[in-house]
Amino acid sequence: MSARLTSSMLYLDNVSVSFDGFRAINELSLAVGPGEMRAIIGPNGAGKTTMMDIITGKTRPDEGTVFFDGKIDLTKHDESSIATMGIGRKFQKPTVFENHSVETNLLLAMSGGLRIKGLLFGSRKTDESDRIDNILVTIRLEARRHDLAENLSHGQKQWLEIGMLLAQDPKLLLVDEPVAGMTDAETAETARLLREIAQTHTVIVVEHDMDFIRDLGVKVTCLHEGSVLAEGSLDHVSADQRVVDVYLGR
Ligand SMILES: Nc1ncnc2c1ncn2[C@@H]1O[C@H](COP(=O)(O)OP(=O)(O)OP(=O)(O)O)[C@@H](O)[C@H]1O
Repeated sequence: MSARLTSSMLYLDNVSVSFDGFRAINELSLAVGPGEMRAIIGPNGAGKTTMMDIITGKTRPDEGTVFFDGKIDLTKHDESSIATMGIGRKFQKPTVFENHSVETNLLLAMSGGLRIKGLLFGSRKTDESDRIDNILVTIRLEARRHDLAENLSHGQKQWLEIGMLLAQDPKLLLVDEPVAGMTDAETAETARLLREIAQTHTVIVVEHDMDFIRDLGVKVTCLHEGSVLAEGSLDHVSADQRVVDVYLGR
């Protein structure tokens, strides 16, 4: 195994997938280091969602390998087993349990539905309580602990869902368009929140909001037609004429 592979949290090597003859992912190679936060940008149809689908096992690539944590070939595993390996994904639309409290949503995510009676009715362990407290602070919902999720703003629901990911204690978080529909203040807070999370997790964020990407201050990969078009700092990627032509200038 190469040093680049074993030192990566996520390593896609020459991955391709076609749908009805259309190559949605085309010899895509990408490495994300442990503890890194990476922003993925690119025009509609560039393959961002399909790349996430391949990482999580929802879509199986026709060619190539996808290594997680330097050793696990994800292409050999199905979606449900990948979910238990420490890869958490947040989809664009929040899917919290609206008629449960913020705290119960986190407990449900933490337990994965198991032992929920014990968690809800008294026999919660101190370390579980501490984890919930810490997550509530991270997702800025400490004061909303007992409120129903349905009463949160759209942005707060997104944060709760990020908290539900954290409750599963993943090594790698995949976050799809977290700030779509958020207010400017929520967007700026989300960049801070994700930067905090990235201190202890590897994070991949797909977003179209360039102000938010700038606030993240991380390495950017621009996908186009299923491959990496440009990679580097946001300034470097935005100065690339090809990125301007296919994405930023449109
Ligand atoms: N299951 C599928 N069957 C057929 N075509 C698909 C399938 N999934 C994705 N595609 C096609 O693959 C291409 C890549 O789509 P994908 O959703 O990954 O792009 P994206 O970069 O996430 O775009 P967006 O920014 O709009 O979310 C698109 O042309 C899409 O129509």
